[in-house]
Amino acid sequence: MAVTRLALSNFRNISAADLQLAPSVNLFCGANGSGKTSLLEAVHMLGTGRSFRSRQGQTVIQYDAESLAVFGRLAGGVALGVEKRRDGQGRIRVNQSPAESSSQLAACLPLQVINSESFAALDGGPGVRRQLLDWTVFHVEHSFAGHWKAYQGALKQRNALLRRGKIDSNLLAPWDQQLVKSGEKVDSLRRLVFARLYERFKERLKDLPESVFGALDIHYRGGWKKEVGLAEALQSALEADLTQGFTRVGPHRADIRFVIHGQPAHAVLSRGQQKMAVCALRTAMAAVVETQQSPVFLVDDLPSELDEDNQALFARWVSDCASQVLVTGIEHQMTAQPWLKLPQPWCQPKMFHVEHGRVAEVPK
Ligand SMILES: Nc1ncnc2c1ncn2[C@@H]1O[C@H](COP(=O)(O)OP(=O)(O)OP(=O)(O)O)[C@@H](O)[C@H]1O
Repeated sequence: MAVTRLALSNFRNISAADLQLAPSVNLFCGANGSGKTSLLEAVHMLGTGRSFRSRQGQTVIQYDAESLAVFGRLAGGVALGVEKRRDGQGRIRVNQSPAESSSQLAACLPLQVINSESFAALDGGPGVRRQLLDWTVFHVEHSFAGHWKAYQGALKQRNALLRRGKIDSNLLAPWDQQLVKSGEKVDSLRRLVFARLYERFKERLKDLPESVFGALDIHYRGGWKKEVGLAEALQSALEADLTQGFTRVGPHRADIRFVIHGQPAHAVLSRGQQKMAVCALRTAMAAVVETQQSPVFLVDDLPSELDEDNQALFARWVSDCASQVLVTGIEHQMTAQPWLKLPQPWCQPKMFHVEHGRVAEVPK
């Protein structure tokens, strides 16, 4: 669902901005440090309740201000609002009513981010990749969030018991039952969605050089040996779990691995090739959830690492699966280039100039 209006105050170096966005492509250009990424960050806060650059919301609040606010109106009319105060308090609102959790924001505004941290999908830990898969599952299988929450709750209790050291293993039984019940469900939903994601990912790889990307593959690992059920896996791991004080098997250890000729993809691919693999993955994720709701893409500095052909290919992938894209760049003409050969409305970007925290639409 596209963002039609974005208003923010006291967000990093942007004291105030109120923008009418285009439903397709929006370009934000200006010098280093002018505030371009902060605008993407503000949209990210609107869709997740947090920044993608800093875990501490307070660092985003303008230095001399007590609070920040971001407001967004979506194409369907839904209004989202996030407020953060320096004392750590804050408010999230959906259609003027307080939201129970930030996942309500995520359900209204699915987002995909491409920035310098996106490489972590290939070279980061399994947690990053698990989150990517779970983002996709969350948006297409609405029962997933409940099963995952129940699983994490039981895992926390089980680990608390394991940390105590010598315990009667019968104490674990109720938590094991809950783990198995919700864990098997989490795994089966992940497998189901992974199969769709795999297909979409492979489709995109066909647009890239066969000699390199023909061998790129992704494998799903459920977090325990696939030959046995979770109950049996927990039982087999019990002794080691008791010694180590935590649960070593289960869907919380799931991963998706990128391999090429049997090697981790990041060890083989060039930096630009890695970025294209990430772009293929992210647009494949968007294509899977598109049947429910097309995501908005936040793209920070597309040209870094990518040549012109790859930028144009990425733009085409985005136009096939996204509702809207917000892109930052230094210079207008170069930033607009990848979008200009696409069909309407993607070939008519709306341009904004950003300078010292002030944002102005560039007349056509
Ligand atoms: N809490 C804050 N209050 C005020 N200004 C801040 C705060 N945090 C960061 N800044 C400043 O805000 C500016 C915006 O940075 P931003 O990352 O948005 O710039 P950018 O235009 O994306 O730059 P680049 O092209 O270098 O990526 C920077 O000059 C930064 O020093």
